Amino acid sequence: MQRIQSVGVIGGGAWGTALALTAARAGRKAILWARDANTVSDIRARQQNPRYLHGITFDEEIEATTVLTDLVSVDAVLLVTPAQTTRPMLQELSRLGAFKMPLLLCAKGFERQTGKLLSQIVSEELPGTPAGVLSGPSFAEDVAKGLPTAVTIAIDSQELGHALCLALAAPAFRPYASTDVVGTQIGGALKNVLAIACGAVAGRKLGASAQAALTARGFAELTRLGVAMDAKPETLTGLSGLGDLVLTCSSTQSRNFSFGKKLGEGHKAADLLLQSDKLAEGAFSARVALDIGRRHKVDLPICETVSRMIDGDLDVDEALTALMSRPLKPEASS
Ligand SMILES: NC(=O)C1=CN([C@@H]2O[C@H](COP(=O)(O)OP(=O)(O)OC[C@H]3O[C@@H](n4cnc5c(N)ncnc54)[C@H](O)[C@@H]3O)[C@@H](O)[C@H]2O)C=CC1
Ligand SMILES: O=C(CO)COP(=O)(O)O
Repeated sequence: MQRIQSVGVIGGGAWGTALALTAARAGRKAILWARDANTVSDIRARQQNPRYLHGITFDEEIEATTVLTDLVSVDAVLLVTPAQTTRPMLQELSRLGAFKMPLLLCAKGFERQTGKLLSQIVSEELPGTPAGVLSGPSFAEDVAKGLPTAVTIAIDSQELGHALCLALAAPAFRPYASTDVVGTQIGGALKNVLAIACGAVAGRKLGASAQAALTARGFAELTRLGVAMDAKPETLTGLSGLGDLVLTCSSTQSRNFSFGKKLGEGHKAADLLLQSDKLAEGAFSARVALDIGRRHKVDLPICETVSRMIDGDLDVDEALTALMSRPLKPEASS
């Protein structure tokens, strides 16, 4: 079986840093690439990434670099930049030529311009590269602090999936292998949109019952889209589906939930997107999810409502009225 001894992480934000720490804790040599020279010097000199993981100092040795080619000899690469930067990053790796090692996509989202899954972009930009997905309920801050969680690593090859799980398994980080690359991505992308809706309910102080009802109806949407795109049912009810949905829809630690909470408090999406440096991937995925749903003839009323709130078409009260006044129907239907 292939042994993965060294892991390169592309992306010096919260999640990239937490995953580089995880690889180090799993006994791997970890090299983190960040485009921001300050991030690299903070990691090298202070064992900190204060911009993205404020107040956390780590003991683990991770190398940090601004030079992508420093990663060419690693055994596996984790791509951990925002979803919309996936194609340009892969184009850069392709231009450099030497990146043929297994790649795990760790961003959660769809490509906005094309509506494609991130794994489809790898097939286009780095054909032949064995690519999978790492996703699940995992706040970067929790993982960086060494708090326990479990995630899914999905890749076509069972053998490679096992090797990647072994490479990243640490005492507080438990990866489960899967071959459902599509299903694992749908959960991660959609839960961000649904978390914005739950945050809006919290921000408008509509109560815990409303938040739970919305999470459950959100899961129905995630399941409908997943089934239409041939996801496995156990993926949708697993860590990257229900697991991550429950986490993100219930905590202000989530940037998507917090973004929605601000919408619920009356802030405008356009202002929030301009002012905040907190990445809320769901704001980019909402419209795309809707388009993908239409292509698959799947009704996604919560995603539609979030998309309209982001476009400034609906405020939170109008959004609630739109959802509550839909025709009554059996729970199992759309
Ligand atoms: N933070 C978290 O708890 C988790 C995040 N994720 C996902 O990981 C992805 C990254 O999230 P975070 O690390 O949290 O974001 P972040 O906002 O903390 O960091 C983003 C990083 O990407 C870099 N970046 C931005 N644009 C870039 C570009 N064009 N080229 C190269 N680098 C660029 C930034 O400089 C920064 O280092 C997102 O898709 C997110 O949904 C997944 C699981 C957990
Ligand atoms: O994906 C995450 C946890 O699993 C992080 O969620 P946010 O991007 O909403 O902070």
